[in-house]
Amino acid sequence: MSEPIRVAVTGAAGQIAYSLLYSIARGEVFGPTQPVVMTLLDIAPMMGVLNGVVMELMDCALPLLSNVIPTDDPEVAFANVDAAILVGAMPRREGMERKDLLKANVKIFMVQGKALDKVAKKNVKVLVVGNPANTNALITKKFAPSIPKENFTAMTRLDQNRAQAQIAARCAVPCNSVRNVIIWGNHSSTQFPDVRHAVVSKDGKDLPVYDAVKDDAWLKGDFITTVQKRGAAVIAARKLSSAMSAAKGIVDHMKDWWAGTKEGEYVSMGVISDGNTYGVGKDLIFSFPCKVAADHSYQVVGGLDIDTFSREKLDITAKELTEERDDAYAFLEVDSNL
Ligand SMILES: NC(=O)c1ccc[n+]([C@@H]2O[C@H](COP(=O)([O-])OP(=O)(O)OC[C@H]3O[C@@H](n4cnc5c(N)ncnc54)[C@H](O)[C@@H]3O)[C@@H](O)[C@H]2O)c1
Ligand SMILES: O=C(O)C[C@H](O)C(=O)O
Repeated sequence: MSEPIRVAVTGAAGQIAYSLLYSIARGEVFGPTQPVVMTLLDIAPMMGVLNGVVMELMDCALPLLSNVIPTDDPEVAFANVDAAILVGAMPRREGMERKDLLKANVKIFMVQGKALDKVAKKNVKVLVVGNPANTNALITKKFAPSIPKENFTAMTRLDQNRAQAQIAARCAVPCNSVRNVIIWGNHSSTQFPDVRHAVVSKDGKDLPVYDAVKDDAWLKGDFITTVQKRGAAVIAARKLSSAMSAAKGIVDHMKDWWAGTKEGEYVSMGVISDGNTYGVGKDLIFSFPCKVAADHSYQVVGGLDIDTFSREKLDITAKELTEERDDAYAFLEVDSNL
């Protein structure tokens, strides 16, 4: 058996974590032979609840779980970690946009960025889930300058899964018969779920999604708005934000980042923009299609054709991210030139 890796999860007493921790501890994310030490961070008033979660993890009797460390101190949680999954933040309620959470949540990511910078491994892989996820990931990166900027990502995999599931249902195929759906931009209602480069496998053949669905009006209309507004629809129905599907998105994102994407497939991740890719300005955590190699390095998939319809949508979501970034920098008094 290999040496255990250290994995931190924040917001560990919350509802997403309750669906997530078991999957990590049983090897679904980092592999079926990889032992893990899990460090679980939450705030001081939640330590009682967190201790209950620790008891349950222990009672699962999972052979890959080497140790569990609950704490309310970010520097304890992030000490020497190989991966950090930053979930802990306030969720939105009905009627709010995710960016309404900016002022409530962004300071959490400043503090955690500083702690990661101080105590985490320099090759730590950071996935930000707490909303607004893209801008929080940018802030975490900003306050952790000693860690490579590529190591900070935001989750749009839940959006990709939602889009894939909508197409699969329309074509009456299993979800894994739909490949290369792209989520561009922000994890918000301006995101652009794009199926122009995606394919559906049906009856032994690969078909472009537009040919398989045969309903352009739906693909350019209700399909897009359904995916954009799915988080709000779950909140309206459950009176709580998505948790089971969010945990599955985290598992998929981190598993692909750790082990690599399948041949011929790409996945969507919020990653730092360099200013030279698909006309997106620099210094944004923007969701792009990415391919991941077995050594955990990833590349944005280049050269995809962007038509006028898509260009407009990419510009809308980039504009929103630029505004969120500027608001966050102003609020935290960050020097944007650093
Ligand atoms: N990116 C996505 O696709 C996606 C999907 C679903 C939810 N979310 C977001 O994830 C976040 C968590 O959602 P949830 O449903 O688990 O919420 P929750 O309220 O059930 O749990 C959040 C937990 O975070 C803890 N917390 C608060 N401040 C903290 C801090 N400074 N350090 C550590 N822990 C802290 C809380 O005490 C709580 O236990 C929300 O912001 C939600 O909007 C994102
Ligand atoms: O919509 C939310 O606020 C929660 C989450 O981001 C989601 O997409 O379900």
